Amino acid sequence: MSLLDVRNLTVTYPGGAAAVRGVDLRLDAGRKLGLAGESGCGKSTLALALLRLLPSGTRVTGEVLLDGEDVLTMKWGRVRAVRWAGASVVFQGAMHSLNAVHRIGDQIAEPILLHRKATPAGAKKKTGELLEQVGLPAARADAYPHELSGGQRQRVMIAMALACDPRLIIADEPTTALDVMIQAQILRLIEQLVADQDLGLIMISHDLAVLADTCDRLAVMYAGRVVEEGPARQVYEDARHPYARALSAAFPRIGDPASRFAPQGLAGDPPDPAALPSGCTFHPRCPVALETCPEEDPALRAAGPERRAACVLVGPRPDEGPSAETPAAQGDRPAEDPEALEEARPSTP
Ligand SMILES: Nc1ncnc2c1ncn2[C@@H]1O[C@H](COP(=O)(O)OP(=O)(O)OP(=O)(O)O)[C@@H](O)[C@H]1O
Repeated sequence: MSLLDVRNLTVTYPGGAAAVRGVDLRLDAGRKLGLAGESGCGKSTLALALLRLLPSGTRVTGEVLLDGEDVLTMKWGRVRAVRWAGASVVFQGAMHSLNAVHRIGDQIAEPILLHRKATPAGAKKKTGELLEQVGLPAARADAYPHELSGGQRQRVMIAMALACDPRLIIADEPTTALDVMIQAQILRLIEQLVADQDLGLIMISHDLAVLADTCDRLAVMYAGRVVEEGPARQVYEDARHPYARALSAAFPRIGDPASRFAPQGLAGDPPDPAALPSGCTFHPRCPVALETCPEEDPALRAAGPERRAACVLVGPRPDEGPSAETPAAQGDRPAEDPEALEEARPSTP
């Protein structure tokens, strides 16, 4: 059984914004899944839905199986326990998430006292251990948030997320506000904790390069749907879906300093989730759209071994042979048209 199994998850905000549409994801313990996409594509909504943190009135359908238990149908008392001990979230912007008037030690201890029913002495001891685990001296428990640097505050957020020994960590843009050196330190810390404690990790970012460097698998979202999914490096270096290709071309290549000076953009904006285009929602911005794309919304389907993409132009390449995944779903799908897709990747001088 997977640690997390998300099936056909759909989220519609009051007012009709379809922010997440029919998403399927699976994650095992010790594995790291990156969730990428432009601002507004539904990444944070998906994360919030996993722990039922969305505003009331939001319609959520599908299944979110955490260790086989559906978070979407469980009673509220159980949801509250799951939020700390099952899965916890590291949000972006630690300064806003931490309470400015409480010492950080008290903030880390709170869920331990509440959910672990620890004694004050036990919670204090655990707090010190957690701070040391994230690379801070236990004595920093007495500090207030404003006495710490941005990187230290993000370490505190990670310590808080680990307070009740969760199985799954959801990190939503955990390094966005940090400078590059500190960002790298925090990413390595997260990687090390995931490996040491056999956690599952979902890392959300608009930065495909960061995700490719940190995660095992990558899912690229567009207008609330996953449009490409596969091994992280492969998706970053050789994306198949035209949107994923454009997104990956917008970031510098890892290990290719020249590409730093030639980031590529994608024209237009993502659609309003309350008024999505017909057919494939990417077709108005797609450089290789066919006449039929405004009519057909392609399902996510095999695009090679362990890879899936949602584009009528994409299938397994002839040299890749049949995909081990969803063989029955392959049917009479057109093989990938490499020429058309090559045009979709902006060239780097
Ligand atoms: N409470 C809400 N009510 C209505 N629409 C919302 C609400 N919250 C988010 N949305 C809309 O849902 C869509 C998805 O937003 P979401 O924040 O999940 O995207 P995102 O990919 O995480 O973007 P970002 O990287 O900017 O956080 C956006 O169009 C957003 O405007």
